[in-house]
Order: sequence, then structure tokens, then C-alpha cells
Amino acid sequence: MPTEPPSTENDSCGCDSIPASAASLAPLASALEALRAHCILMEVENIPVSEASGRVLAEDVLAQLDVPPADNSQMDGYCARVADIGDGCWLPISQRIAAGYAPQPLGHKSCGRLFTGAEIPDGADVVIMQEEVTLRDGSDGTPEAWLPGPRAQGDNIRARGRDVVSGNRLLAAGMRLDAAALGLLGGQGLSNVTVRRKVRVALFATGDELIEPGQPLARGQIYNSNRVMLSQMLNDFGADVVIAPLKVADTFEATRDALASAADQVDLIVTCGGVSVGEEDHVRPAIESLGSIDLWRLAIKPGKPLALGRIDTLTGNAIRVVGLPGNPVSSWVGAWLFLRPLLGEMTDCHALRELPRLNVRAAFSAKTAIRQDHLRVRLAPGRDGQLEAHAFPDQNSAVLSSCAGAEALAIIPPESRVAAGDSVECLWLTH
Ligand SMILES: Nc1nc2c(c(=O)[nH]1)N[C@H]1C(S)=C(S)[C@@H](COP(=O)(O)OP(=O)(O)OC[C@H]3O[C@@H](n4cnc5c(N)ncnc54)[C@H](O)[C@@H]3O)O[C@H]1N2
Ligand code: MOO
Repeated sequence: MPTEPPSTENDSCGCDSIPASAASLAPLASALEALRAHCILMEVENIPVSEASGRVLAEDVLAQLDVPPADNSQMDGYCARVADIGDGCWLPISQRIAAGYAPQPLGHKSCGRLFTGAEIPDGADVVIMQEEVTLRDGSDGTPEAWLPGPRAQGDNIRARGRDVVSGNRLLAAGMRLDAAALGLLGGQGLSNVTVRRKVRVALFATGDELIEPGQPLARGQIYNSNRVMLSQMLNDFGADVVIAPLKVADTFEATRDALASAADQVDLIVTCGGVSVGEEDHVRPAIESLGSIDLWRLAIKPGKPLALGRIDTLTGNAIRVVGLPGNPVSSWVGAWLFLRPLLGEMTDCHALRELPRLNVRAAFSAKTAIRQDHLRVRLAPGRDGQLEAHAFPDQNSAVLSSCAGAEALAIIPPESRVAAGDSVECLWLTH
């Protein structure tokens, strides 16, 4: 049954009751453009391959070796010449080759016993798995094998260079190294690799109501869920969170001082909360007092009050500040929509720059006003096998349960309607 999230026409956080014309809210595309402008690129560093998981490759890596370096067997069995086997014949076993040992050239009209991974001797052009082979002692006591035929040349042989050919590009610059990529580097005998330095991030949660998990909760307080969540997301996107105080007090001075001292130590500042219009919202004025605001208030839901700014540092550079709204869902969606591409830009990583898009069938209905909505959905095949997006039932920007386990964000453009069964574009949430 299609699920119907609350209409997105009325703002779930109540903020569409405030007059906000489309003209006063910047579209998502201009925010992404502002993010890309003034981006600093991380320098390169050479690090051990064993520590390079998740790092972004700074330069192409060319293969220096064929992998495998020689033809080898992909089965435990017997190697021989196709021409000698014909329609099947008994051949004396002239040598035994285990993986790791150099074989002798294969003698005329003989076969070799060998094991998976063993190098194929010169002269042999086929391997027959041992389950198909019968053994006996020959008239002079030499063991013989019955090799059934006919056989095709190359059967059960992994040719030299099948995986990697020396001189070819092994891995492309801009790739985020996963376990398999580390394996390819290791397979070349490389112990070090040149990657982009990790982006150092300061993460500030603001709000006097916040208290750390593990502490007793007093009236008026809530646990700080965003700090642990955003910290993990930044890590997942390849950054290093180096400053993350429990919280920053809700005053202009405390906010300004926290931002100013972090600006000289990190490459990026992320704040959460305090970007809206109340007297307790000090992030925007604090950024303005130390640098400039590029953009504030977007035509997106959730995440309307998001602020993008820059702070001048002692070195004369301006570092980027992303002010995420405090509502947990607004922070979480903002991290996917803005922090991920920004970190991709700063590390020149293609995969992080843009979330993959896919069109699936909506299993929900929705309508929007002036803001583009980003519904949290699960993806599952429908009865006909076609992929469907199932929206979490409560899409309020304070309902973090709509994010845990979400696999995609369904994009509902401004001033539009989606009915169950319509095709809907989704951003696939992958690290
Ligand atoms: N008069 C108006 N009020 C609001 C508007 C508006 O346009 N006019 N916009 C609303 C929208 S939309 C959003 S989103 C929020 C964002 O406001 P802030 O970024 O200033 O966030 P806070 O007020 O600090 O917090 C909002 C909400 O989230 C809770 N919160 C904050 N930080 C955390 C945290 N680290 N962990 C868990 N929960 C957190 C906080 O207690 C509030 O409930 O503003 C609307 N208001
Ligand atoms: O919906 Mo707010 O609650 O724009 O992020």
C-alpha cells in the first residue's frame, strides 16, 4: 500500500507561516555554486597504503607489473598440451608444481600435477581439474593420469596480465580508495600512495538546551544528537573532525570566539543550530563579524535557514563556514546535500562531488509550495520488480527516525505534485 507523508504544502516545522517569497529564498543550485566558488584544494601527501582507506588518490597510478605475472592455474588438477590429449589419453606425470615454485618446461607427451595458483610450465596450454582425472601406476611404476578430451586451449588457465597490464592506468586520480583499490596497490608491491590531505573540520553545536549523552537530563534540556551524527557523517565523507566541543553557549561573543579561534586551525567550520531568525540565533552575525555571508535561506526543505559564509584567517585565506540548521533532520539532509559535495571539491574527489541519481516509482504522494522537498525514502522492488520509493511516514524536520535507515532522498521540485505510481527522481545516499 502506498504510504502518504503529510502534505509538504504546509511546513512541518511551522515556518511557512512566515511570509517567505520564492524570491527571498535561494535555490539549491545557487548554494552549490556558492560552495564551489572559493574552495580550497587540499595539498597532497604520501602515506602508507595500509592507512589509505577512504582517502582520495591525488594522481593516476600506472601499473608497473602484469597481474598475474605469469599464466597460472585456476584449479587443482593436471596441466598438459591440448594436442597430446586429443580425445583423451593416459599421460605420465612428469612433475609436481605447487603455488610459489618455478615449474620445469613440460616434457613431450607428459602432464604435470599442479595446484590452484601454480605457474603453468612452458609447453602446457590447458588445465583439467582433478575431479575429471583418473590415476594409475604405469608399467614402469611412473604414475599416469587419464586426461579426458577433447579440450580447448587456455581452459582453466588465468593468463598473464588478465587482471592488470603493466603500463596501463591502475587507478585514476580523484578516486576514493576502497578495500579493493588498496588490494590493487598491494598487488603492485606498493607500500605507499599519494593522496589528498584530509580536510580538517571544526564542528560546533550551538544551543543552551543541549546536553551530552550520558549526563542526566534536566527540564528544558535535550540530548545533543547532532554532534555525534554530524561527526560520523563528516568521517564517512572522508574528513577529520579535529575540534568538536560539547557545545557553544548561545551568546554572540561565545559563538564569535569559537569560530575565530577555530578558523586558524582547520580547513572548514561546520556549525549546527542558531542560524534562524530568533534573538538566540548568533551564528550568522558571528560569521559576518569575522568575514562574510555568501548566502542565507534556501528554497529547500528541510534546511531553509542554512547559511554559507567565510571567515578571514591570519594567513589571509578565507575558510568556508557551513551553518546547518539545528533541527536534526535539517542537519542530516544538509550534510548530504552540502558537506558531501564540498568535501568532494576540497579533495578533488569525483564520487563525493555529486550523489548518484536514480528514477524510481513513488509509493507515496506529495505536494510542495515554494521549496524543493527532500523526502527520506526506502527503496524496495514492487510486485512487478520495479524499484519503488517508500517515504517514511513523518517527514517533520525534527523527526530523525525518518533518516535512520533511509536509502535515498526523493526530490519533489517546488510547486509540484507527485502521486503514487509517478516516477520520482531520488538521490541515492551512498558514502
Ligand atoms: N520565526 C521563525 N522561526 C523559525 C524559522 C523561520 O524562518 N522563522 N525557521 C525554522 C526552520 S525551517 C528551522 S530548520 C529552524 C532552524 O533553526 P536554527 O538553525 O536556528 O536551530 P535552533 O533553533 O538552534 O534549533 C532548532 C531545533 O533543533 C534542536 N537542536 C538544535 N541543535 C541540536 C542538536 N545539536 N541536537 C539535537 N537537537 C538540536 C533545537 O533544540 C530546536 O528544537 O528554525 C525554525 N524557526
Ligand atoms: O524545515 Mo526547516 O525545519 O527548513 O529545515
